[in-house]
Amino acid sequence: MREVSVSLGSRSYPIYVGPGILREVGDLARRHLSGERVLVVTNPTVASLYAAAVEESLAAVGFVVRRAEIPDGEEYKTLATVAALYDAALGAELERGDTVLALGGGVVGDIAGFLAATYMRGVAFVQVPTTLLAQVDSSVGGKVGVNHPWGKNLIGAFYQPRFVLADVRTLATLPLREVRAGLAEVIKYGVIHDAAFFAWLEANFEALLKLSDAAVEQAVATSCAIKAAVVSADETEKGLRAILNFGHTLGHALEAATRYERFVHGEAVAIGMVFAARLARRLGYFEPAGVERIAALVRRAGLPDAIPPDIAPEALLDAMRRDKKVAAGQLTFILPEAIGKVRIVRGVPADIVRSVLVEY
Ligand SMILES: NC(=O)c1ccc[n+]([C@@H]2O[C@H](COP(=O)([O-])OP(=O)(O)OC[C@H]3O[C@@H](n4cnc5c(N)ncnc54)[C@H](O)[C@@H]3O)[C@@H](O)[C@H]2O)c1
Ligand SMILES: O=C(O)C(=O)C[C@@H](O)[C@H](O)[C@H](O)COP(=O)(O)O
Ligand SMILES: [Zn+2]
Repeated sequence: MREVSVSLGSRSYPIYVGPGILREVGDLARRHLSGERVLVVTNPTVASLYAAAVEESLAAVGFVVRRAEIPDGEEYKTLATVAALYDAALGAELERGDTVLALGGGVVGDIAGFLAATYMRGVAFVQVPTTLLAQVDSSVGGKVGVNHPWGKNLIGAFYQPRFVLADVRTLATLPLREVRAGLAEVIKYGVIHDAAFFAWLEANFEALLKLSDAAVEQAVATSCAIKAAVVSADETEKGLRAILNFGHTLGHALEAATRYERFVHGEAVAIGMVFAARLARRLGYFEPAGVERIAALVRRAGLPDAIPPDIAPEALLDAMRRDKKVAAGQLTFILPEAIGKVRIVRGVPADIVRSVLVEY
């Protein structure tokens, strides 16, 4: 089992990564938590596969375990779902010293984290991510929250877990589409921070797609280490942390403009990364060969690399104007200068964005 640390003073926490470690959750919870009760928040898909293992492990070390299931899907990442969870937490007699444990993908993690951040003004939180995307990204760093009809993740908080446990063997049951979606965020880390990791991905992509234990463990641990370093330096996105949003200015707009029905998050981010690379080239920051390396890896992952022609550029520009990175009405993009290095560019003119959208 590998261990990666997020360093935030008294709120520092470990990320445990390895194959077959799911049943260690009880012992780790005993080490990191006080309190008597754990509310496991999950959905029916994940519950049928992994809830028994997690709950038995927690019960074996003396926790009183209750489960709350939410419907499966990004369209349920809403305040209404959180409201139902408040009822479930109260019904389970969860107290201030108790714990909310998220078991599932990023949707479950973001919602359960928001419950943990707000129920009784905050209870302990644990992340047990079961999608590749959640293991490499959403379970780490403390962004929790829900969507608003006007846009992605517009309601939320920064609220860190006590620990993260990523059992890479849980990915064996993941639909291929979700494996591919998770690879988008993995590719992101190579572009924003680590040229050697990007080259490693180029060399090991087939093993990753086949979910070989060694390749997945390496990809998850490296991704978590990069995210942990960024979050440790800038927890609340005053500056540097925005680099983790590479591909998301357009990605989130694509998700919202299509009402979360057409793309899963990683697919939208994949299109957004190739778009940002093209925008960087247009603005003179980035070499054409770099754009092609990113697009090639996106295609090898089986992810989309272009905006479907029926989605109007104006609809995307409207959605991008509600991006949380907008400042004084100006669009912000994370743009690559080289593989492994990005810059945060505020005030990209809308007419240039529009023209790259049209061409793309
Ligand atoms: N908080 C953050 O920092 C952060 C980072 C990235 C993404 N996100 C958010 O995460 C969400 C996307 O997360 P996601 O890609 O994990 O999607 P998801 O949570 O919708 O999970 C994808 C699908 O896989 C199923 N599933 C989960 N684990 C499984 C398993 N082991 N076997 C079989 N099926 C399984 C789920 O039930 C779901 O149907 C988006 O809402 C996105 O905004 C948040
Ligand atoms: O952790 C971060 O910071 C990220 O930007 C990670 C993203 O992959 C993730 O999708 C995040 O939820 C986006 O954050 P948002 O602030 O743009 O909603
Ligand atoms: Zn993301």
